[in-house]
Amino acid sequence: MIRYLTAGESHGKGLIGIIEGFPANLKIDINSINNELKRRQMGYGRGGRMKIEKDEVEILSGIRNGKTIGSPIALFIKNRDWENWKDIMGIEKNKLDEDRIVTRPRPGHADLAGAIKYNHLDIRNVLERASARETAIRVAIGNIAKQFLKEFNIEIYSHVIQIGKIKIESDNVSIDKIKSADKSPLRVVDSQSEKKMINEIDKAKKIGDTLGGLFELIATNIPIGLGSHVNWDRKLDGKIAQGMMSLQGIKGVEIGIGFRAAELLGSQVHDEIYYDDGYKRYSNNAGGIEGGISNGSPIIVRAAMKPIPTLKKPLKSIDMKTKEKFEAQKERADVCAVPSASIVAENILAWILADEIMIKFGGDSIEELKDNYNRYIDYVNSR
Ligand SMILES: Cc1cc2nc3c(=O)[nH]c(=O)nc-3n(C[C@H](O)[C@H](O)[C@H](O)COP(=O)(O)O)c2cc1C
Ligand SMILES: C=C(O[C@@H]1CC(C(=O)O)=C[C@@H](OP(=O)(O)O)[C@H]1O)C(=O)O
Repeated sequence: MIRYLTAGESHGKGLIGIIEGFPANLKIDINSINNELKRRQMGYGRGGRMKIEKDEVEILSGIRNGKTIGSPIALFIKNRDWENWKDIMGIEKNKLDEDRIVTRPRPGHADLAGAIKYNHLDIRNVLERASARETAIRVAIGNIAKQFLKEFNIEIYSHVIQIGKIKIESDNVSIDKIKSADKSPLRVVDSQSEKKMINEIDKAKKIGDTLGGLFELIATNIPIGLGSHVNWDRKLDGKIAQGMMSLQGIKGVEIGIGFRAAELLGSQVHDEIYYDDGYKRYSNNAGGIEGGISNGSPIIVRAAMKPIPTLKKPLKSIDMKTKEKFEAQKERADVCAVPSASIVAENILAWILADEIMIKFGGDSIEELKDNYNRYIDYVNSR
């Protein structure tokens, strides 16, 4: 089993991640982590904060001479914006600045429920950690999982398939098309639809509103047998759904054809089996998982993101100090962050799959792990 913990406020000094359980001797390329951080920062529709931050990871422990050594890996990402927030964040002060506190909760954010649950007068104590700034360190951590998965030729791809009401034209998208859309403004494979989506974002921005959307993830070269049917908390689809729902703004997850399966006949949904040098399927509506176990087909996940809760044209709210009607707090914000969310989701999925590999094959060095893995693959090929 691998595990991680993160810490850090959005406008604090920075973000910290501690990872434990990766085997020794895994090659780690810091440029790959930094490139992943850059991918997360891109995407049309983001606000002023992304012009300030230029995320780069600092490795504090657990890696020597480009390889893991088996001990905990500690990572740090600096918040450049910290310089502008030092006073408001008040880490070195011991008194709350009453006239600078946030008291008007934004509908859709963690503000109201968090302030009541944690007994805070200042909603900032909640919003700082609820913020998706935290996803930067999750991406750095996830990229280490991606580098681990590369040892087993497992790759993860993603693309944006819907923004607001605008969808891509076709459901049939090749990996090559997805790869070529990686740097396009919204990470969309079809440039006509992308233009329309950009237009939607511009329109929403003009009226002080926000937008959500849908993205798809595909993980390839997955062996049969990750996850298990035997108990609820070992089911791979359950773990993936939890991982996706843990991402700020995600409100729906599908595996394979997901919700679309509800309206079809069984004969239209289930992926028929044939044998040709191994067990194969005529289709992959299950999205690579049956009974909580990977079945050897690519894993396909879709996630729906709601519109950003902070609006320039603020929604109705209440001042928690006076109980008077007020507009929600106005904060600088993104108009749409679906492309960034898709990158974070790739890295969340990478972590879950790396964890499953470690659970199933185990080992304290990458060499030991690979021996175990290869023996299993030989066994699978003999069935
Ligand atoms: C990459 C990314 C950027 C986001 N940017 C903003 C933002 O600028 N303003 C905002 O209010 N919410 C933003 N969100 C969404 C909120 O963080 C999220 O809605 C909030 O934490 C409440 O959690 P929930 O939507 O999962 O219930 C962003 C989410 C992601 C993934
Ligand atoms: C900082 C990031 O995203 C932030 C997520 C976020 C929120 O409320 O979730 C609010 C915004 O922050 P700020 O209030 O500083 O403008 C986003 O920019 C990031 O992605 O690195």
